[in-house]
Formats: sequence, structure tokens, C-alpha cells
Amino acid sequence: MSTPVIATDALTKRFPAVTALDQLTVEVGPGVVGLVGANGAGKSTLIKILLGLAPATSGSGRVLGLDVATQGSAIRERVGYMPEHDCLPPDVSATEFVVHMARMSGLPASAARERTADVLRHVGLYEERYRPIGGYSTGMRQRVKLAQALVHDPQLVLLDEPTNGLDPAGRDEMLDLIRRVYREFGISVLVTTHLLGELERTCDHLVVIDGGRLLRSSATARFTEATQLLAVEVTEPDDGSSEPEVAVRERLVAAGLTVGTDGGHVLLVELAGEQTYDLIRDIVAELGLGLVRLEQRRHHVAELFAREAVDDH
Ligand SMILES: Nc1ncnc2c1ncn2[C@@H]1O[C@H](COP(=O)(O)OP(=O)(O)OP(=O)(O)O)[C@@H](O)[C@H]1O
Repeated sequence: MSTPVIATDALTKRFPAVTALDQLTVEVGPGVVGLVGANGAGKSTLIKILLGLAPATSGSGRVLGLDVATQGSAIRERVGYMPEHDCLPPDVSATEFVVHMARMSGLPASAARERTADVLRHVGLYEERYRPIGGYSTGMRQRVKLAQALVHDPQLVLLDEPTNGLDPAGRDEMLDLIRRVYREFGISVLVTTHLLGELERTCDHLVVIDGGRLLRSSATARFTEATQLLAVEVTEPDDGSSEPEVAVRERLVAAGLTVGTDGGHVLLVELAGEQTYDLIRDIVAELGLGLVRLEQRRHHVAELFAREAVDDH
């Protein structure tokens, strides 16, 4: 494997009331990497430590081979950062703001103007770039934040929740843009989200954390490959009672099967031999329900949490 872009070893961050990162050991190579976790999972804390902006309590980390504890400024020269929260001044234009950020990172005036024009074009801001940011839509503001992260031509960008507040179309556009940052410029990307499943199409590799701990780190394809999992969906019963899948689930678990859900009404049943199909059909029939769907399916990242919860019991 090529040199890891990011590598941490037992990285831990304790605040007085909470352990935000707990012995996190993870290594990711070049490409587009998704950092997935619920709110409070520790994503922003990890990003701040990787940028050398906050010290770890224990453990170590390297970004582009540089030590986060002692080489923070060298890291920030080579890494772009798009913060989660809006940090944009309303009275200046995108061009003025991004030129300013380019100058701050050390580019001479003429190079700063050229790079600014390039990155604003790349993120899809054209005539609007001369108008004050205060009048921009959320999508446009997110693009300005992305542009300032790219303007000093970094080797890696850390994007904290770049799709936050966007509608589905805006989200898709942002994800396409992120993909192109790597494909067209060769800039590696670490992108965070609390929306499970959102990054399946965008990322080569996914790191999933929960409560500061590593749940899983692997190629996206490994998350979504076909598994021994059956999706089961049943009809509403005649008596009109809701959530018939709850009764089905109880019966399946009682029969010794491992059952999760997709977060909605679909049950996900571990296949334990061919008899699993018959068992499901029998139980559904005994409960007086009909089968809408019974099929082997692919994993989605979203299931990871549902399945973990089941595995804990
Ligand atoms: N400066 C701080 N002081 C005390 N606790 C903190 C601080 N920063 C973060 N935390 C706590 O650490 C945990 C992880 O927070 P973090 O912001 O890293 O999570 P996150 O995954 O980025 O979530 P979000 O998307 O909501 O920001 C949370 O419980 C949070 O309350």
C-alpha cells in the first residue's frame, strides 16, 4: 500500500465529561474517504487533532507522514479544511474572501487571484462570485467554503459535514464536486457525515465511528457486497394493527435467527441455510400476514448500526 494519507494509533481525546475519541487506530490511503458517525461520535474532534489544532490526550497521529503533535503548521500548509459551521463574512464577495484566504496561506497576490478564479469556477460559482456572500443560498455558501479549502492547492482536504443543510439535489451536486476534487486534481479527501448511506457512491473507503470508537474501516465495496442477508417485508394485517414486522421479528428471533432492520419496516434476517426461507414463509403465514418481499440483498452502510445493535444482544 502507498504511504497512508492519515494514520492514527490509539488516538484518544478526553474532555472532562466525555471521551470524544477512544483508542482510535485507523489508516487510510489516497482517495476519497468517508468518516461516518452520528452526531457526537467524535468526527470534528478527530479533524481538529489531525490539523494540529487540538492536542490528543494520548496516542498519536500522522497526516501525509507528518506528526500531528509537533508538525501542525506543516500539516496545515498541505491540507485544506472546510469547517462544519458557517464562518463566512456577509459583506465581502466570494472572490474577495477566497483571495484573502489564499494570501493568508502564503500565495503572492497574482497567484492568489488566479487560483481563486480557478477554484470558484471549479465549484460552480460564476457571476455571483462578485456579489456579497450575505445574499448567497446555503448551497452557494458551502461552495465558497469548499473553494477556500482548495485555494492553496493542498494534497488533502478535510471536509466537515459539507452536505449539511442542503436539499437532495444540492447534496448530490456537492457529492459530485467532492468526487471531482480527487479525480481531476488528485487531492485526497476526508469527508464527514452523520447521514449513513450518503457516502456510498462518493467514497472509495469508509471509516465508521461511534462514541469515539472505531466500528469499521474498509473499502466501500466491502460494505455493500452481497451478504447472507434476507430482506423481509410483510403486508399490513387485516385487523389494521400497525408494525406487523415486530411480531414477525419476535418469532424469528425465538426460532434462533439473527434479525435487524433497515431502520424502517424491512427486516434483515441472517441466512442460516436454505431452511431460513421456509421458516420465514411459515411464520408470516401463521401470523396471518402476506409477504411483500423476501429476497437476498446487498448491505448498505446504514445497516451497520442496526446490525451492531442486534449483535450486542
Ligand atoms: N471543546 C469541547 N469540550 C467538551 N466536550 C467537547 C468539546 N468538543 C467536543 N466535545 C464532546 O465530544 C464529543 C464528540 O464531539 P464531536 O464534535 O467531535 O462530534 P461529531 O461527531 O463531530 O458531532 P457533530 O457532527 O455533532 O459535531 C461530544 O460528546 C461533544 O459534546
